[in-house]
Amino acid sequence: MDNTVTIHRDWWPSPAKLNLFLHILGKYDNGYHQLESLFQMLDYGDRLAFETNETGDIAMALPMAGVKDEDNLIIRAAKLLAAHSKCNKGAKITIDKRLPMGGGIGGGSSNAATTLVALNTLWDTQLSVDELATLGLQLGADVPIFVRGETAFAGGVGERITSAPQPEQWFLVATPNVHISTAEVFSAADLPRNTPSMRWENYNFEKTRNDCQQLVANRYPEVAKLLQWLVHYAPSRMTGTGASVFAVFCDQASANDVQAKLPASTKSFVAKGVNRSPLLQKLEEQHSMYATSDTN
Ligand SMILES: C[C@](O)(CO)[C@H](O)COP(=O)(O)OP(=O)(O)OC[C@H]1O[C@@H](n2ccc(N)nc2=O)[C@H](O)[C@@H]1O
Ligand SMILES: Nc1ncnc2c1ncn2[C@@H]1O[C@H](COP(=O)(O)OP(=O)(O)OP(=O)(O)O)[C@@H](O)[C@H]1O
Repeated sequence: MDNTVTIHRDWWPSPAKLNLFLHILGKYDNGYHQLESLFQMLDYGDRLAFETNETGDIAMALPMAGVKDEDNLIIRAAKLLAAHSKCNKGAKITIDKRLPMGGGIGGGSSNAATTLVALNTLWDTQLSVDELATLGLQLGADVPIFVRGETAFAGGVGERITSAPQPEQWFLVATPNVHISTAEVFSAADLPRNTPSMRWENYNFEKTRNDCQQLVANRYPEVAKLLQWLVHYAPSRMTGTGASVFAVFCDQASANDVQAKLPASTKSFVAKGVNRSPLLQKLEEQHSMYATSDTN
């Protein structure tokens, strides 16, 4: 057996997203919902590092608190890529987890996408972005958007993606201390499911909403309280199915000022909205590195 281990010392970013709006248009026969949403990529998130091997072993370097390896979207993504591309290589994966779990900011989906994109490079499996996005959809509705890495409008269950660059804005993202299950929100009888389809070009924050917000605010007073507080300072909304909420600012200093006023017990971060995710930027750096070494 080949016991070669290759340590890649660099970190691969696994950024967060916000749903600047989230409209529910209906429900498909398979139980999933037809959505329209503007996914804003952020310059803040988790980081992953990969130590590849020739034995085929795939595992976390340290188990992630509260998530068994076999359920971890990182491990599931690595195994899916290995199986799909008939690759015999493995990886020991380290995560620097900064995003709250179940926060509506895409933590697990983004981790899965970063794993697919990074290992596709490190294992040299050479799948196209389209193939990686299709594979990712098996792991979660939000994985394709993170694979593509652009701020974008999404339709369908989230997989019909159109790049939609937005003006640069800053966001204060705050997460109340409650865990909200996405499946629970989508199975609620009183969830609105009849928002008309919208033309992307007509997007305007004030004229859109998050169709899950009212229901979540009713069930989780902590979310309602935080939104009521934030909205005094800036336009604010819930992201995904919660629990995180965000406020929009023109500059970093204004976002920092409001963050400083939050109770110390409320988890929060300030991030810049970006049109190309840090993962995409990392991938471009890698490719230009290979291109440079090819010509040397
Ligand atoms: C609502 C969003 O947070 C918006 O970003 C996402 O689309 C949810 O994406 P996700 O967490 O990756 O979702 P998945 O893991 O695929 O699905 C979790 C659960 O949410 C429900 N679900 C999710 C996405 C969708 N378009 N319709 C749904 O009904 C399904 O009941 C599913 O069992
Ligand atoms: N690598 C991972 N990171 C975070 N959660 C994971 C991971 N793998 C599996 N999970 C599971 O997924 C659940 C949802 O976590 P996640 O952080 O993805 O939610 P989210 O931010 O609400 O995502 P989304 O916005 O896509 O709905 C967690 O409670 C956890 O059990």
